[in-house]
Amino acid sequence: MRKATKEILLITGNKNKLDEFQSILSSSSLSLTSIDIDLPEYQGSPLDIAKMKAKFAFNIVKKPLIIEDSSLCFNAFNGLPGPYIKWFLKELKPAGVVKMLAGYEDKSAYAQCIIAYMSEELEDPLCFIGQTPGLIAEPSQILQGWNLNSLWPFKPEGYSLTYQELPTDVKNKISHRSKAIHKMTEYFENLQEGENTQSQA
Ligand SMILES: O=c1nc[nH]c2c1ncn2[C@H]1C[C@H](O)[C@@H](COP(=O)(O)OP(=O)(O)OP(=O)(O)O)O1
Ligand SMILES: [Mg+2]
Repeated sequence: MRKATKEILLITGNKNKLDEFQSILSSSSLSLTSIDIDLPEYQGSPLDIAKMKAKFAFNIVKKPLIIEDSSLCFNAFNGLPGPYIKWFLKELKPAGVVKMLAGYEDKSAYAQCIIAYMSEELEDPLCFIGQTPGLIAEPSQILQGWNLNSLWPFKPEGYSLTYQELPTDVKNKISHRSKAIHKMTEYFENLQEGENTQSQA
């Protein structure tokens, strides 16, 4: 029997994020639509920030929706820059972000994705978290042209290439985003199975 399709509405202003969601969800029973809203960049813990983004978006859209917030966390910095990586990349570029760790031996880091789901039935958004451990790239690994604001100098564990250098299908198998998306998919598929069982009873 063919699985029923559930529509998921993603609110984001980031086209690359949307493309990755679409490609990762293409093999699931969820179908994605999206609205392009540049959501506020809040301050707080990554979880609180994701929940604030979801509540903000819900107040505008007033329909069930998801938002996603990504963090790049240095272990030597106890998790910073974390959700603020966007501003560090904007001002310092990837080469400057790599230099931030020059005085530290520990170059380990993790990429974290939090997807927050909000709907009228929920008091507080529901969150799905994906993490991928790895290392911050070597200064010599920063490629020419790496001055774009959103490029993370991050090599997932087990790979000598950064997220940007890896083929998309490889990144989408191991990324923080794909892990969070799979948790979300599992949640909605279980919910649908429960609903189907109830309606058959
Ligand atoms: O896999 C990734 N590989 C490379 N860079 C990435 C990735 N994932 C997020 N990023 C960048 C985008 C933004 O500079 C920052 C996260 O900020 P974040 O608020 O989550 O994204 P955003 O403001 O671009 O879009 P949105 O409208 O969904 O908030 O890290
Ligand atoms: Mg944002």
